[in-house]
Amino acid sequence: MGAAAFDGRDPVSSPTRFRDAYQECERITREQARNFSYGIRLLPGPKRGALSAVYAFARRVDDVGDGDLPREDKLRELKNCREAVHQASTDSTDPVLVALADAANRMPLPLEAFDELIDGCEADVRGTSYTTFDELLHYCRCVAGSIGRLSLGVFGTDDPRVATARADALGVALQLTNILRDVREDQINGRVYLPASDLAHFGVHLEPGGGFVEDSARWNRLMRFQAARADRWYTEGFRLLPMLDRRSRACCASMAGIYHQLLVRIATNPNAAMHQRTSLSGWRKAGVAARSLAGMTP
Ligand SMILES: CC(C)=CCC/C(C)=C/CC/C(C)=C/COP(=O)(O)OP(=O)(O)O
Repeated sequence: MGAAAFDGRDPVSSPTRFRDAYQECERITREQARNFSYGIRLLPGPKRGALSAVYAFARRVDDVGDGDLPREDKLRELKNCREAVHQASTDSTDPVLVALADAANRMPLPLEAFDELIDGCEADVRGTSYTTFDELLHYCRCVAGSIGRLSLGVFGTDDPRVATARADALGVALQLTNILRDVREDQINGRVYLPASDLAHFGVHLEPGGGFVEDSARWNRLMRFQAARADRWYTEGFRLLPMLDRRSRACCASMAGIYHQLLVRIATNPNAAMHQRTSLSGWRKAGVAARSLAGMTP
């Protein structure tokens, strides 16, 4: 399949099978990527299709980890996902794999990064907890740095060594934000991601499956510390933006900008994170996307 055969904007020159496969990935992204779809839709057709394929496969892996299956079944499903991506081919009957394989034929997608995503999901299924920030960092690089590096394969860069490190850092920033946003929901589901050493340092007891943290002064100090640390990862990750072409920069700035606003909200009112999931309105997310398209940095 030559590079000119598919153009996401041009149904006439795109073989129907490929067009349908990308359309399915874009549908999944539209329906499920509550925050990232605002950025992904700013990309031109072929890149939008490719990043949607990355999103759709990552969503599938994540859904196995977060789903209701018994532990052994989840591990088996994750193994299947691993094999599926290793064998991804445009001859597949699975539209997400067709789109992923086609995108990888056209762009330097490091598909092996999905192995790291799956490693991270397996750690979740096994109930791994983290004693130090370095351990948590390794997890964040697996589940989100990997997506940053895959996204960079879609965006393109002239300096892969520097850009890869920055894309990885941006993924870490987003994942740290995600952990702070979902702290209560994860706790209810028996998962505590915050490093035990930080919890001990701030005198906070966060038991898997346990109740609300009562001492809001200590909680607030812990959360502000975590938010400041995440913010430093954004500072490093945002250095990727000037390395990207205009539309990729807008996409990346929008994806990261929306999550950065979540972080600002969490840091402003850490107590709320114990009671409800912090979110932004559709208008606010669209505003971040519009500013990103206009070339403004988050
Ligand atoms: C270079 C670059 C683009 C870096 C960023 C990489 C990236 C998008 C990482 C995703 C990490 C993350 C918090 C996923 C949650 O997805 P979700 O669909 O569960 O999110 P939601 O719960 O907010 O909807």
